[in-house]
Amino acid sequence: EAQVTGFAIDHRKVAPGTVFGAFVGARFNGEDFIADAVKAGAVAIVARPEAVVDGAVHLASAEPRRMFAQLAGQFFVPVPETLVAVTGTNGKTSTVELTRQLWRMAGHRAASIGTLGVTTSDESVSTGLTTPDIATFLSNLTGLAREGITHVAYEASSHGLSQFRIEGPRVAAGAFTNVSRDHLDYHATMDDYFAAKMRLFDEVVGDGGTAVVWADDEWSDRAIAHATARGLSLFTVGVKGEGVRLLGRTPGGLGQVLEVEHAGKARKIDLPLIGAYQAANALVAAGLVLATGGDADATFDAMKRLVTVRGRLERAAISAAGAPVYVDYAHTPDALEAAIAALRPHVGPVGRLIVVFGAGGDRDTGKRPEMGRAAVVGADLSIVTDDNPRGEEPAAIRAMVLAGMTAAADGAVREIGDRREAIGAAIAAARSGDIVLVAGKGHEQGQIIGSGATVRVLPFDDVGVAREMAGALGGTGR
Ligand SMILES: CC(=O)N[C@H]1[C@@H](OP(=O)(O)OP(=O)(O)OC[C@H]2O[C@@H](n3ccc(=O)[nH]c3=O)[C@H](O)[C@@H]2O)O[C@H](CO)[C@@H](O)[C@@H]1O[C@H](C)C(=O)N[C@@H](C)C(=O)N[C@H](CCC(=O)O)C(=O)O
Ligand SMILES: Nc1ncnc2c1ncn2[C@@H]1O[C@H](COP(=O)(O)OP(=O)(O)OP(=O)(O)O)[C@@H](O)[C@H]1O
Ligand SMILES: N[C@H](CCC[C@H](N)C(=O)O)C(=O)O
Ligand SMILES: [Mg+2]
Repeated sequence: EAQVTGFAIDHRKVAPGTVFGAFVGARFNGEDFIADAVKAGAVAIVARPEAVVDGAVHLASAEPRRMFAQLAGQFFVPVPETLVAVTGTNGKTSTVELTRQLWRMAGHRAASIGTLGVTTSDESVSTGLTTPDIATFLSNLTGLAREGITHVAYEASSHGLSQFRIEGPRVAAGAFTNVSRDHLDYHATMDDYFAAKMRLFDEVVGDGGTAVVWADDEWSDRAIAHATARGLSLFTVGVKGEGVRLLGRTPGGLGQVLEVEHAGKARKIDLPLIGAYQAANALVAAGLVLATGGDADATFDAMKRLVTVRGRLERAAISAAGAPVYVDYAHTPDALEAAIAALRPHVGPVGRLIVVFGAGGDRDTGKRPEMGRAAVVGADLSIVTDDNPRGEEPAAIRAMVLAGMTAAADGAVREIGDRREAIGAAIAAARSGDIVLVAGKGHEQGQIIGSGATVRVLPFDDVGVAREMAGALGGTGR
């Protein structure tokens, strides 16, 4: 009988009339804040049956996060009519952003939500996490609908999926890009990690919806099995794809030509993005657009007007010697391999690929030596540096990366903790025909040092620093 005015999962955001979700988390037990939430005016508490609630309605569930999402989904209206979600280890941000661009070119008012924040054709507003908490997510959707946005593509991270941070309204289609090692600090095994992602097809996509699946990944067949078992329409994309079959891919100067077949018709696409991985993401994006009613001719034609996603193989500068410097968000072994592979065809005949990278602190430690190995295998010179050490000792993180690089040739690996210095050293070392890849931070605007109460975010932008360093060494910031 109470008047509900809002939903919150943080007791500090509770106002009179709020429904408070009290969840057991990794750092806190939200149930410890129930009394404070009631004092602040909470009318109902969604919590486990064993939680103690006095002075407000106790909505009890063994899975309170799920119940909270279902209730909040009814409160936050209106929402944009067409919603699609993308999961996978790598490629979510790129795919939602490319989907947004394709929708916009088809005349829709579209937005994407994910690591880059909430992006429309007018602006991009950061949310801090890839998948924000459920109350923020739903209120963002409602805000977008009120602005007239009809189409939204959003990222479904494994954390977001397993914590029910991204559901409620009907999702028309879901996409799967790939699975490889990441986040094994949070998920116990690769199978658990994959299972978290598969909630997208098992539960989040609406009945009768479509699963768009990149068909050429090691995990694709298992993803297809989930979609089929759920009874979703299946749209596969890739060399093994049936919805869009990739027949050929020819790298060119600033892009690539794709030959594809869709609905029995062969087509050539001049994609202005480089790298096999960007072709994959662009085709999955096209799959999502087609799955939500897009016209095939218009969609494939629009692909030639796609623009680079911020911090994903973004060309930042040209060194004095003429070597281009690219910034990429590769922060997993597989991504580093993909980013290096994307640039390799563009390295001159006697040129070298120089990579600058590190690994994040307070994240999966097992991926560190694997990232080191990927760099040794793919690059000619690797400079190991810092990337958001957070609560860890930076030198210890670098040592774990370096532990995977023992097979490197003499002089092929350097360690320079200071990221600005590392980027400068790479640019200074680059000769004509070389390419520099600065990996791991992409669009990020800060270096995160410390954690908890002592966390500091020092302004840092790989693109800006690369330009500055190239400029200081006589190159151009471009
Ligand atoms: C491991 C993880 O996913 N953590 C996120 C999660 O924390 P949690 O549920 O464990 O919550 P907790 O901090 O232990 O607190 C428990 C509950 O008490 C509440 N609380 C807590 C303190 C307080 O004073 N009052 C209060 O009410 C909290 O709101 C929460 O509901 O929910 C919190 C509230 O939304 C997030 O802030 C937190 O993100 C942390 C900071 C984080 O670093 N998350 C990263 C790992 C993350 O989520 N990354 C993914 C994947 C990125 C990718 O794509 O690779 C992402 O989607 O961004
Ligand atoms: N389809 C892909 N296959 C392999 N690697 C990819 C693919 N797409 C992107 N990558 C790599 O992963 C990096 C991050 O890409 P993107 O930001 O699109 O992924 P994400 O899934 O959103 O990542 P996050 O988990 O941080 O949100 C890219 O810069 C690139 O190095
Ligand atoms: N969404 C990823 C981003 C990692 C980016 C990298 N720069 C790092 O800090 O490890 C994560 O939270 O694990
Ligand atoms: Mg992302």
